[in-house]
Amino acid sequence: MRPVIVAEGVRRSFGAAVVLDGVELRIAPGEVVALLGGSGSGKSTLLRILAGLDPEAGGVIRRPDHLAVVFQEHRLLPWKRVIDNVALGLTGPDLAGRANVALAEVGLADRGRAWPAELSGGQAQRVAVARALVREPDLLLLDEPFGALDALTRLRMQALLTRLHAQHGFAALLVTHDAEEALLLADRILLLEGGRIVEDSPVTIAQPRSRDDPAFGAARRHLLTRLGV
Ligand SMILES: Nc1ncnc2c1ncn2[C@@H]1O[C@H](COP(=O)(O)OP(=O)(O)OP(=O)(O)O)[C@@H](O)[C@H]1O
Repeated sequence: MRPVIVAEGVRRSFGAAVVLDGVELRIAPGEVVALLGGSGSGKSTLLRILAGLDPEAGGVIRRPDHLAVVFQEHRLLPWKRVIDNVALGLTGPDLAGRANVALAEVGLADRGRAWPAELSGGQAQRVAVARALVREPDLLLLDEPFGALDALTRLRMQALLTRLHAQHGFAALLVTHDAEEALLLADRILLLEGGRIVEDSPVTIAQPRSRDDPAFGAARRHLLTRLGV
């Protein structure tokens, strides 16, 4: 199948510091790929490049027509109501209707008229997911999307992402430094180190996955060792 995104020879330096040094990556339609790496390994830099947000980067990238990004912070505009944040920049008919459908899918059907400041952190992040979803992305880029949330909200958001993926079938690249999150959600895990992808392995544990599964524990230990934890 034709990959939804292909990146070849991605390079990025900041001054003398080479952060990405020839990254190769491809993601199949519907595939969920986690990008793991230590702090400062260049995960966010790579995600921004894949999203088309870094004109300074080197390399060749072929992107899908419909791509959406969710960042660690919700990045909602505080002076726009929730529904207008979701519909922001959309074109086509029935913007409010489509935004309402997306809000309902993340469990916020009744909050469209609210202001971002009236939402909890988890709700605001759900709105950010709705804003991505309404674009019907072929590829969803997620940069530590649940990193700022408390543990319980994080679990709920992970379950939400799994459900939305099952319903919509988008491909996703999930940047995380959480080996468990990667093992719970991903079909494949990439490890970024020294500016390159140094490991690219499928997760073969059957879904639904449990942290209590011995295979899960073994895979987690392997990843933590590779991350130097
Ligand atoms: N705009 C910038 N100017 C200068 N250096 C930068 C810039 N953006 C990133 N860097 C540097 O590039 C390196 C990689 O940063 P990046 O944020 O991509 O890492 P990361 O793997 O996402 O880290 P973390 O898990 O801590 O978020 C770091 O050393 C960082 O200081």
